[in-house]
Amino acid sequence: MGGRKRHTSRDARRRTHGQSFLVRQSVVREFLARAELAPGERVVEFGAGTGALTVPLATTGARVIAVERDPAWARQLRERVRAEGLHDRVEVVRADLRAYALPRSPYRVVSSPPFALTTDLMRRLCDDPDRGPERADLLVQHEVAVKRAAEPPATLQSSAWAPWWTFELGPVVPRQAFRPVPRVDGAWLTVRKREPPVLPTRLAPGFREVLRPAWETGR
Ligand SMILES: C[S@@+](CC[C@H](N)C(=O)[O-])C[C@H]1O[C@@H](n2cnc3c(N)ncnc32)[C@H](O)[C@@H]1O
Repeated sequence: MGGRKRHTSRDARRRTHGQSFLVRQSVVREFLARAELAPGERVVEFGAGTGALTVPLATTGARVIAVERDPAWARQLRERVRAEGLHDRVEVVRADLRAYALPRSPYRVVSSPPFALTTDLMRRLCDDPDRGPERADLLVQHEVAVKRAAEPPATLQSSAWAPWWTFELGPVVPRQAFRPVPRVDGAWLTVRKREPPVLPTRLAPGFREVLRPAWETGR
């Protein structure tokens, strides 16, 4: 009875927190090969979960800040990191990705966020390029990755980011690579800061609102 109750509450948490964990090792290996991380590079991972990406990232020599909202997973990940002798390279922070204070010095992002929080995360990373990462490798819903990587930009949001960021569609990650299996496939999306930007970075916050009238009237 007690066991059944725990199982039920974990299932409920998985639904509300978007907890589908990456279990296919070939996907992790392919990602690491594409990510081109240099030893010592600082990486913020949002939604670290069980550490499917955290631990392989740390073994490349990256310094990882693993942000996880769920206290049970954050505690478990801290224990795993200690057990694997990676505690000098991984800091586990229990926080909400929508509120976590972004670093002030250069950093990269890796994230397999809950699909429902993809736009929140991307707005945090891209709306103000002065505070955003050098590069973000995101595992998002396939349809969203295709939409963001479309050229020319296919949405108001993509147009508003285009002067400062590029978006590259990466490999599809079939839904069977996750447990529990989600309803849709994923895909990697690589976001890179343009150097130099097309427009000064001070224009970026609020640029969406500048473009909105043209998109809404179709001009
Ligand atoms: C799709 S799972 C991916 C987990 C892990 N990165 C992986 O690939 O297996 C998303 C993770 O984000 C966490 N999460 C959900 N909402 C969050 C939030 N607001 N802030 C930070 N983490 C969150 C979930 O608890 C879960 O561990």
